[in-house]
Amino acid sequence: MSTSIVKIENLSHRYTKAWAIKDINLEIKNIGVTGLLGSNGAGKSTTMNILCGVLNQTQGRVLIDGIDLRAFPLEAKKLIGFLPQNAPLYLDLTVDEYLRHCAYMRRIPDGQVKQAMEEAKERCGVAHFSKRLLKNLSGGYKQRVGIAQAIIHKPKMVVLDEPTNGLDPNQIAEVRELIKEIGSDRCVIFSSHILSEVQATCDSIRMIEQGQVVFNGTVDDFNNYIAPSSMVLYLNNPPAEAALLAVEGVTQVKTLDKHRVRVSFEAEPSIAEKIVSLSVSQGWRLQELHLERSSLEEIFARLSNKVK
Ligand SMILES: Nc1ncnc2c1ncn2[C@@H]1O[C@H](COP(=O)(O)OP(=O)(O)OP(=O)(O)O)[C@@H](O)[C@H]1O
Repeated sequence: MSTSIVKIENLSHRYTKAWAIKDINLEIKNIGVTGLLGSNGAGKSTTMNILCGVLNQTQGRVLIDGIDLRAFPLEAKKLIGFLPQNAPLYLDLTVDEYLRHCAYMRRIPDGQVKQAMEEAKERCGVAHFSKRLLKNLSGGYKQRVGIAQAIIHKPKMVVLDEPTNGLDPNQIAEVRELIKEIGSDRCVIFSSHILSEVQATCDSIRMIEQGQVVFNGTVDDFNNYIAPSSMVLYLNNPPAEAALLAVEGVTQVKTLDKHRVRVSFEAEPSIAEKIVSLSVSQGWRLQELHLERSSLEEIFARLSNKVK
């Protein structure tokens, strides 16, 4: 069995009296982008700070590629790249000066520093700003440099805490593309409370609420978390509402206009099939059947309420 890139076991943290996170278990086996979702104060930053060895947990264990982060911090941290919520940029340095400093901090051997810098700059699209002072870069490019420092030592796991916070829509789109790109050959974990962002960027989602994991699955699992319970039919020859109400499982029928009708139903996997076959046998002439899925916000709200 291969070792998981990240494994968090029974992780809990208490800052003062209250627990910020409680008994979190989480495992990431494959490369790709994982979104850590949660409302403000849910415990995302606390989890990420512990995951990167910036904060010592009160209880539990973090294993990076099988290495216990607390027991062997130097070995484990070689495998970790981190961009905290406020990027640790020295604004009076140029991009090159800053990345050289990061390479030194990451203990990259002298002979490999130049190549490591070039590769990180190239990958993050900042090579043409090598000599520019960080304070003269736009927010989006500052974030790119922040990501470049996180990957300069080629870590197996990169953690990005709300990397698109404070950027304009174009910059957000560019940084999301970059996150996907760097997730093509390593494990990237990034936090956000923007649902559409996580949906657009991630392969899988973990959601934390009030310090507990309330969801663990793929983006599709997340989108389908609440099974649809209504559909809109477009019928050229719609029947009386009573005929649809008579279908087993249908709980409510609402005529929307001359051709469209909304049908609410109880959890019933074959309901669409029944309506299609009735349409054929009764001559309702069904043109369209659209299952109404819950909005991401509804799913988020349902999961947020799941906390015991
Ligand atoms: N240094 C601290 N001292 C005391 N309590 C803290 C500290 N940092 C965070 N907390 C508390 O721990 C809980 C989790 O906070 P955390 O910052 O991990 O959440 P978050 O999900 O990252 O939120 P946000 O999206 O707002 O950054 C919150 O109740 C917060 O108030």
